[in-house]
Amino acid sequence: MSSELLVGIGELWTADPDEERAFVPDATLVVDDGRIAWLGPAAQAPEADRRTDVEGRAVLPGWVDSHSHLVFAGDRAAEFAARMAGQAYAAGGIGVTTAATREASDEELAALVAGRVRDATAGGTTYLETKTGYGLNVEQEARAARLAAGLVDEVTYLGAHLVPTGPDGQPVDADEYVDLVCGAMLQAVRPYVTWADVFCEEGAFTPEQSRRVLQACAEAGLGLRVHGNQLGHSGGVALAVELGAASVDHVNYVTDTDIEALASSDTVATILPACDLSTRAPLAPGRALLDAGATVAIASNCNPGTSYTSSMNFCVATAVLQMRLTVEETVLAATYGGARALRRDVRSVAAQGDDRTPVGTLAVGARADLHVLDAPSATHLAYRPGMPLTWGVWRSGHRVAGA
Ligand SMILES: N=CN[C@@H](CCC(=O)O)C(=O)O
Ligand SMILES: [Zn+2]
Repeated sequence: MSSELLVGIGELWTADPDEERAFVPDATLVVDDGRIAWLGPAAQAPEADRRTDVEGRAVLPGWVDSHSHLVFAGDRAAEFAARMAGQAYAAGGIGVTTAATREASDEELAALVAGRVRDATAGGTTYLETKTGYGLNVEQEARAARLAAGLVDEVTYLGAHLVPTGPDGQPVDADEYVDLVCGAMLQAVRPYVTWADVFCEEGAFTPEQSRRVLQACAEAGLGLRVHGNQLGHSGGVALAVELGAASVDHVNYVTDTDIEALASSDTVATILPACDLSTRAPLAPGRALLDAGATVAIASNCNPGTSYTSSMNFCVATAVLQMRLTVEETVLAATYGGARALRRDVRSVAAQGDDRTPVGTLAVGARADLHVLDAPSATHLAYRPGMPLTWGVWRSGHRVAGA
């Protein structure tokens, strides 16, 4: 693979957690063999095989979207319309998507997921997690995991998304279903997944059931994540911190104790701005979490029930405009923060001493995942919300979107 020199960068946003300044003006970078080979002042730039002039545009790491549910068929527009007319969101809608997903053939489902991955990439996302959770039986969860494994970067097992209904249309026994999730279903998905998640919430799984699932998955070697405190004070945050989960996501209903627990742990608090708008939930307290010292990630939570968008640009604008994060904090949360939530950030990779290439930060040796904006500054993401600001996207050094 030939090396490429990017010149004419207006602002280079490195999203490096160890650096004070958010961006470097007039920087240049060299991409080689899928990684960042060099970055520094334009005047000292080395030679490269190719040269691309981005003509004053801002360059950021590609977005790291650490929470999505892309393996589904059908939509829930009617449920959304009813919600906009005043109805509350409830977990039960997951069953509607499960029925539609089970109906789809492997080819149909794979094409739907691939299309959603393309959309995300076109919007600047270069590293993407997705979950199972609309299968809810052994065969269908394994199928979802297998299809996702070929299409996204990280796959999460979410068999504990909802207690499914049996042939009589009534929910099956919850504890027996948890046994299945911890047993045969886990064995069936295990070859395709590295993470496990649980929807710890009223109407889904209790903290005790969630603990059982997470412990069984940890014993099987999976990393842990939790959907917690989305609809109420579910106990999901406390459980995630207690079990050392990599992240707890949603965090809409949190106490000061929850915030302190997150701030003094390695568990990332993942906020989902588009979901909060689409469910008319109280916005997750991103400002308070950052002020307390917690690590925050921003993700799309793309799914047909609560957040039917993979637009990280939209999530970033919302976090600034509605949640009162600064642009600098928001860009860091949607890049380094997401990578940290997946333990694929510069610090985690260095600490683990493995040979994986870090993502979410632009530093020498990191994966060359670049998001070039059609604007001179990342501030435009919030200043001009909804505008088509993604100009070009590079993934592992290859241009994957844009002219
Ligand atoms: N909260 C649980 N899971 C999804 C929604 C799933 C659905 O309603 O289909 C979420 O993250 O919001
Ligand atoms: Zn989710």
